[in-house]
Amino acid sequence: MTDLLDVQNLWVRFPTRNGIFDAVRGVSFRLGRERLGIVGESGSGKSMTGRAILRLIRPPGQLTADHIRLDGEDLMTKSEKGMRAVRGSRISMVMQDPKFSLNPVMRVGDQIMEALRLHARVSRTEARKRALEMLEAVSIRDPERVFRAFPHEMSGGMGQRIMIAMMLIPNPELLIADEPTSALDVSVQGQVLRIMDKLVQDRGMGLIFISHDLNLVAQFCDRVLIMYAGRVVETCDADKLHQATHPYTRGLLNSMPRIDAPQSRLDVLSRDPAWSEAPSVGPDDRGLPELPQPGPAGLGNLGADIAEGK
Ligand SMILES: Nc1ncnc2c1ncn2[C@@H]1O[C@H](COP(=O)(O)OP(=O)(O)OP(=O)(O)O)[C@@H](O)[C@H]1O
Repeated sequence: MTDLLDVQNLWVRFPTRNGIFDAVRGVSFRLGRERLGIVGESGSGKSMTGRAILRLIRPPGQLTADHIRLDGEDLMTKSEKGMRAVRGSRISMVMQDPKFSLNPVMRVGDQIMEALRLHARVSRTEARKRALEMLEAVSIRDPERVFRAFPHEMSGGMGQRIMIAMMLIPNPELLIADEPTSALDVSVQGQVLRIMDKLVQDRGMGLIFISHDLNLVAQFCDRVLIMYAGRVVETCDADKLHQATHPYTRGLLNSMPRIDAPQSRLDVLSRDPAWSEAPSVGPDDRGLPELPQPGPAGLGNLGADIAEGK
């Protein structure tokens, strides 16, 4: 069966005063109709990977890849016009903060209708009906009122649900959610995630969920890619994340609070330059070859600073 998405040897480079900076370095992965988490610390290249799939890297940034296949069709060979037909219609992206994505001077309902009418030939009446249904699907209690409201009248959680409604109304095959709930408080976060999860499952979509929160990804996704310095250093099933072997992943896990394992002090994440050079580890259940485990050189002294009382 063809993968929904097949990314091979993806690079994103930026020219800087000090030479070329490689933000994404040879990332490869495949995705079925499943939930794939991409985790890593700030600057590890998660967002650039998401944006690159949609070919949304602005010049002077450069994007190269052997291929980025969506349902077998290579997006790298598409014209810009061809890509515009993919964005929003076959692949949608939900960003971190709805304030920057919603048009402040346009009513919520009109924005959702526009998201649909850009990609599908439907009458205004039909678009209105589907927009109201979509608002209900994202658990907006009074869809008629919200339909007429402006974005500034919405709370953060409502704004993010409206964004999800806008992104899902054209029925994309793949949703890329880049830290979709990190601007929300924890209870609203859980609610928004549950809604997104249900919609993705009901519609049989693929989901790429970008987050720095390993615990969230472990609960929410099927599989996880762990990124460090622009590379994928490990892939694993999300429910095995807490048994991950790569020292960087272990470091990330140990530097995060866990309710079930209280710690008086969290570990400080240490880094080893070798991690960004060594091949990635972990079985890839979508058929990629199994890569070698990291050698002893990769076993940094995680938490040693704390152990030694530094
Ligand atoms: N226009 C640019 N010019 C140079 N470097 C850039 C540019 N845009 C992004 N970068 C760099 O690319 C790297 C990867 O950025 P990216 O946004 O993908 O990180 P991230 O893992 O998503 O981090 P965060 O969790 O903070 O969003 C970062 O080091 C960033 O500074």
